[in-house]
Amino acid sequence: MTEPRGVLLMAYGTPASLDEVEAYYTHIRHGRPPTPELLADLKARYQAIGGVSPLNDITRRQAAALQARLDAIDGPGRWRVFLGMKHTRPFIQDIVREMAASGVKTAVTLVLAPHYSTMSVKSYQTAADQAAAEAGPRLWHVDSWHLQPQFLQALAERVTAALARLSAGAPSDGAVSDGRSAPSASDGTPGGTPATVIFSAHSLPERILEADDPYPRQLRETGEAVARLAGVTDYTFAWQSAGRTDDRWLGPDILDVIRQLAGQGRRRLVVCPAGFVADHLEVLYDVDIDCQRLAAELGVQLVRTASLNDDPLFIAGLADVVRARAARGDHDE
Ligand SMILES: CC1=C(CCC(=O)O)c2cc3nc(cc4[nH]c(cc5[nH]c(cc1n2)c(C)c5CCC(=O)O)c(CCC(=O)O)c4C)C(CCC(=O)O)=C3C
Ligand SMILES: [Fe+2]
Repeated sequence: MTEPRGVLLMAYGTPASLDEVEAYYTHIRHGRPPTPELLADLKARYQAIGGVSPLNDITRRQAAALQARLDAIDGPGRWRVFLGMKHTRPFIQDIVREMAASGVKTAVTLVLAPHYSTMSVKSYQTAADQAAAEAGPRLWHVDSWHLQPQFLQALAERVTAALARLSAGAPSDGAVSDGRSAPSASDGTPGGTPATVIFSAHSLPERILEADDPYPRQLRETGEAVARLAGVTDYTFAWQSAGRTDDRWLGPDILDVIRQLAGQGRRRLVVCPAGFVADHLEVLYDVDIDCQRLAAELGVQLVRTASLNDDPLFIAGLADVVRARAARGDHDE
């Protein structure tokens, strides 16, 4: 019997309690502690979404679902999924050592973020590479999967469901997620003004553009493909959640885009945070609280697409990504 092949699934991580926010924020800031003001502001945002983010739970469910899906396809024992976090325990580096110690010789690495950037995906890979340099395993990285068909299909279903909620006159209350089973026969326009879909992702410092980073182009490609699948022609792009630093961040910011669309008379908006695959602070606070507050002020209706979380279609897509990367690795040997 061949030894199990590893999957190193990597995710951002979130503090397990409010007490851990300071250490977490310091880690994100490369060891520089945040000012008391920045820390209080971040804690207040976690408090506003219930004190802790659901991200760690969801990430673990995604890992378990990926394991189950790979077992279902290739049989139990063929794959072993490990989960490492960028900014909280269990850290990526520790998990790589654990993989090596448990006899995994080769692992596919996959970041739970669809779009590649040197400032996002690359930093996960570097953390893994540094740890693997000591005792292995050999790592086969997946850089991006922003056009993976099941991922696109799952997003398109959610856009369609969000448009249906808009046309059903849903209140402007992003806390309510649209279900995948909602009626889908709508372009969001019956009798009303047309709806606009905003595809968003986490902003990054503008200096990524100097090195021709693929991140903005990949978000555009995801949005265009999802719009095509959902039959949506009225859509645009925005960046959200820019950091509180002195850098210039990629724009336009999503709040400015909402203002601008409202100024053009758009009254019905769907936000599809296509750069994220789970419910967490950037979705539950930055969209569901910040964007919703602005939409209410402007008198526009805003619905957010449901997050992918451990949706079976999405997880099946991730399993395909892993298997395709391993097949390419085997072929290249
Ligand atoms: C590209 C990208 C993604 C998407 C890709 C991926 O997933 O990797 C992402 C996701 C996430 N970012 C998260 C949380 C935070 N990110 C921060 C700060 C920053 N993010 C950045 C980039 C990204 N971040 C950057 C360049 C900074 C500035 C760092 C600095 O200061 O130099 C800060 C500090 C405060 C603030 O700036 O808001 C927090 C709290 C959470 C977890 C939320 C939860 O706990 O539920 C998630 C999923
Ligand atoms: Fe972040």
